[in-house]
Amino acid sequence: MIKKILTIAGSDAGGGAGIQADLKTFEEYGTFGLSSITSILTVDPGTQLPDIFPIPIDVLEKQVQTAFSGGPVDAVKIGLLGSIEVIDVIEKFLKMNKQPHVVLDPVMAVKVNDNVLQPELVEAMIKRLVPLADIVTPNLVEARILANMEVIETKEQLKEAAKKIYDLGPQSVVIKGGARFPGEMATDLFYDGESFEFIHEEKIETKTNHGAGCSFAAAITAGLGKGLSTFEAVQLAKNYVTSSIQNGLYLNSFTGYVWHGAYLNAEERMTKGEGNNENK
Ligand SMILES: Nc1ncnc2c1ncn2[C@@H]1O[C@H](COP(=O)(O)OP(=O)(O)O)[C@@H](O)[C@H]1O
Ligand SMILES: Cc1ncc(COP(=O)(O)O)c(C=O)c1O
Repeated sequence: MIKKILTIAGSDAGGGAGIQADLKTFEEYGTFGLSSITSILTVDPGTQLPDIFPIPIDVLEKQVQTAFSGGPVDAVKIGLLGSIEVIDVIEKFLKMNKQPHVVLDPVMAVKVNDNVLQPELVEAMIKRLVPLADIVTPNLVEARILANMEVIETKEQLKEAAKKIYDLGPQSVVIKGGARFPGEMATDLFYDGESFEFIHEEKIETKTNHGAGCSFAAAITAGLGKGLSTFEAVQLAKNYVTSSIQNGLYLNSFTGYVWHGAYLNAEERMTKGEGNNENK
């Protein structure tokens, strides 16, 4: 039976990130995507600054209720929140309904600038959502905030941050070094309380990475829903997102989008052992 994967996240009016990225990725993985929209994110074409418009909370509640009305889902991805009430709803439904896997993408910074979007939500997210997650997937800005570190510029600092985030209570963490981490490689670090696994791909010289973080977390969620181990799901997601950035496209003058349909047969590629992973 086809796996059902639910995303509870923001809608990206630009179409490349958020709910839109998640649903496209779920389909690419051969899973069935369900969605509950927490908020709508727009970007002003002039200033290029983002605005977040929350969805009425009772409407969010109805959406999550609808998603679970057909029985348990195989995995849930959480993205942009929008308000404290959204955290209340998500916590309530995750505790009330069965779902084997939870992926928390702690969206706090988007690529137009690295400003923290809603600092007032961080504490509640750490206390109430992070401990429910199989895996938390911060980018470098978000990792600095979760780990309470000023700087993450070296592999040792990545490890220190991963350990501190793991200590907040999730079962594992993957920090996305991405384009922000110094050096020629797009380095991510996975940690599950036992071993550190660095995952590298060459840094692609492009701006077509809007949506990369959402697509990466969505791919991990679909992988978990399909029965991969967490690390296998992360490895496959890394291949998927690298290919999506490589084949990205420009749809307006200020944003380059990942192309979610670039990596067909993702699982087949993984079983052939492709990918470039280094265990440390
Ligand atoms: N320019 C790039 N070249 C290769 N991989 C990248 C690049 N930018 C991001 N990535 C990868 O894409 C994934 C998402 O990372 P990132 O873009 O940093 O997240 P976010 O969208 O949350 O800011 C990670 O696996 C990261 O290493
Ligand atoms: C709704 C929503 N969530 C998350 C993000 C973060 O996007 P990315 O995957 O590039 O980190 C965005 C970016 O615009 C967004 O609109």
